[in-house]
Amino acid sequence: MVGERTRSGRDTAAAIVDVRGLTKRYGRVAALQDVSFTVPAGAVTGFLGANGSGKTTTLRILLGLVAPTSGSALIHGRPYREMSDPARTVGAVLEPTAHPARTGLDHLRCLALALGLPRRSRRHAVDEVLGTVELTAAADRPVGAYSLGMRGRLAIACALLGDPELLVLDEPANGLDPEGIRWLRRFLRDWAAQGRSALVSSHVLAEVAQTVDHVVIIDRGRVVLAAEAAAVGAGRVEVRTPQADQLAQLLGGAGVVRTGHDSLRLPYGSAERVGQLCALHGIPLVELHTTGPDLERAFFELTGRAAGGAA
Ligand SMILES: Nc1ncnc2c1ncn2[C@@H]1O[C@H](COP(=O)(O)OP(=O)(O)OP(=O)(O)O)[C@@H](O)[C@H]1O
Repeated sequence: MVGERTRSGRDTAAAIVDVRGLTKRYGRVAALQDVSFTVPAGAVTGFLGANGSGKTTTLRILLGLVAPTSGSALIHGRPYREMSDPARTVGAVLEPTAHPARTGLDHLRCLALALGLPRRSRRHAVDEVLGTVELTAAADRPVGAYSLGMRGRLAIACALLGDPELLVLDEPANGLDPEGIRWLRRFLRDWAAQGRSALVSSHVLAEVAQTVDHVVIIDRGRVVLAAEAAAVGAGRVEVRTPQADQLAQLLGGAGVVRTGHDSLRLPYGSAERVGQLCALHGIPLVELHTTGPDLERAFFELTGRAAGGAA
C-alpha cells in the first residue's frame, strides 16, 4: 500500500490504532454498533460526533477502561491492557482531574512517580511538559486557582509525561476560550509535525476542523465517515451558464455534475479551465465560483445535525 502524505509530510501508511467491529451495549442502549476505523501514525485524527454519539465509549474501550460487547480496539496491534508500558505509548485525557489544593507542579511530580519514571529524569520530564503547555509560570499555584483552560493544559501535560507516541484527548476544547482553542490547535499541529499521532474527539466541529489530517465521524454509535480531512471537505466549483450542455461536453464529462438546467458542479481546482474554455468558445458565464474545503457541510450531511455542537 502506498503511504499518504499528511500536512506534516509524514508517511502515514501505518496505523497506530486499529478499531475493528466494536459494539457496546448498555442494557438496551446500543452505544456502539460495529465501529471500525484506523488512526494513522504521524497525524491528527479528529473523532467527531454529536453528544451521545459514542465517542467517549470508544475512547474508554481503547484505553481498557470499559470492555466491549464485541470487537476490538488495538494500539500497535495490542489491547491497551496487554501493553507492557502503555504510558510510554499512549497519553490520554478523558476527564481532567487534579486535586484543587495541590499545585500543578506537585500534581505532575506525583504522576511522574506513579508512572515509574526514573528518578534522574523525573524532574526534567516535569519541567519539559510544563513548558510545552505553557504553565511554567503557574506551576506553583494551586490547581483550584487555575482557569478552565489552564486545567485543560495541565491535563495534557499529564498525558505528555510518559513521552508517548499517541495522544488520546476527549473533548479537549470543551470550555476553552478562543485563545485556548488557538493554543490547542497550535499544540496539535506541532505534535503531528514531530511525527507523533493524536486522536482527538469533539462535538464542535469548528474547534478542530482546521487542525485535523484525518476525520472519523460517528453518529448514533456508527461510523459514517473515515477519511482524510482534505478529501472530505474538498471544495467544488459551481458554474452557471445558459450553454451548460456545451460546456459540459467541452469539459469531457469527468467529475462534471449537472445541478440544474443552467448549472454545473465541477471538482475543486477546475475554475481556471472553465474560464479558458468559455473564453475560447464564446460561452457566456453567469456565475463561476469555488467553494473552499468544507468539512462542516460533510458533517452536517452525514449526521443531519448542525456542526455547531447542539445535539
Ligand atoms: N455507563 C453507561 N451506562 C449506560 N449508558 C451509557 C453509559 N455510557 C454511555 N452510555 C450511552 O451510550 C451512548 C454513547 O455515549 P458516549 O458518552 O460514548 O457519547 P459521546 O459521543 O462521548 O457523547 P458526549 O459528547 O456527550 O460525551 C449514549 O446514549 C449514552 O447515554
